[in-house]
Amino acid sequence: TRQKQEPSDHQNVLFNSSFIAADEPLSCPPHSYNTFILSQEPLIIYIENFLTAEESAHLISISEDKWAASTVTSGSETSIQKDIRFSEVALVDRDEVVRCIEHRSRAFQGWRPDLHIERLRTQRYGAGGHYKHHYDWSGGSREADRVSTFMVYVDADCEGGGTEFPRMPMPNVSKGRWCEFLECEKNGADGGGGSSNGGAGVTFKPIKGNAVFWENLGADGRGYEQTFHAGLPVLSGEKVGLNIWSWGPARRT
Ligand SMILES: O=C(O)CCC(=O)C(=O)O
Ligand SMILES: [Fe+2]
Repeated sequence: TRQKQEPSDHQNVLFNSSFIAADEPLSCPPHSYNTFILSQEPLIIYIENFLTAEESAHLISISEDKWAASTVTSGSETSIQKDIRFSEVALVDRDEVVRCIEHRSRAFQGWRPDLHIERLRTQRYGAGGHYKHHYDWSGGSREADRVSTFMVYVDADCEGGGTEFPRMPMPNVSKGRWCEFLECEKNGADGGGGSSNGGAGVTFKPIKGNAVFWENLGADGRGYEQTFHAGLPVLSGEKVGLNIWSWGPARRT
């Protein structure tokens, strides 16, 4: 009999192996990350030490011969538009280290059987590199969408390059460690300059090995407007990110 976690026929077509990372048995080292919940709705979790230093170094080394200019897609058109997105991406091979990062990303989400991890891509920004505000969900007519995002900082030897959520309110920074991870001066109560949004919103600092996880879709399958975000311009140095997107049912009606 058909098992519940079997993807639908439609999903079998969409989720072919060049696109998703299929499940496989693995033995992976235990994680050593810490989590900090920024928001419960939409769910946004900051993850400290998502990657080990060895994993970051490995991702950078296996990306080396694969960098290609990033593209943006609108409707059916894919093109290079540096005013919107100026970076390079590398589709990394699924070696053991990469599979263990996929495995960790699935485990983090409770092994939801209806989720499929998109093939992992690193993304490199030099000075002037950026990614303008956008949603990771498409909101298109497809039955499946990017239900969650991990934005992982693989290398962050740079000035600037934060990940900004202009529609999210700052948490209570008088408690906990938020000001280690967030731009507190720029986005604080004084509304000081520097952000693209007059001081409102939340900007995560790029910190090597750490990650931001968020859910793109609500329980009704609709995209959260609050997940609007940008990779702010890198002012100097280099930033390398890792995108981990989980696909699942968009439950559109
Ligand atoms: O680099 C960042 O901070 C954000 C990247 C991003 O939003 C994306 O690749 O979809
Ligand atoms: Fe994004």
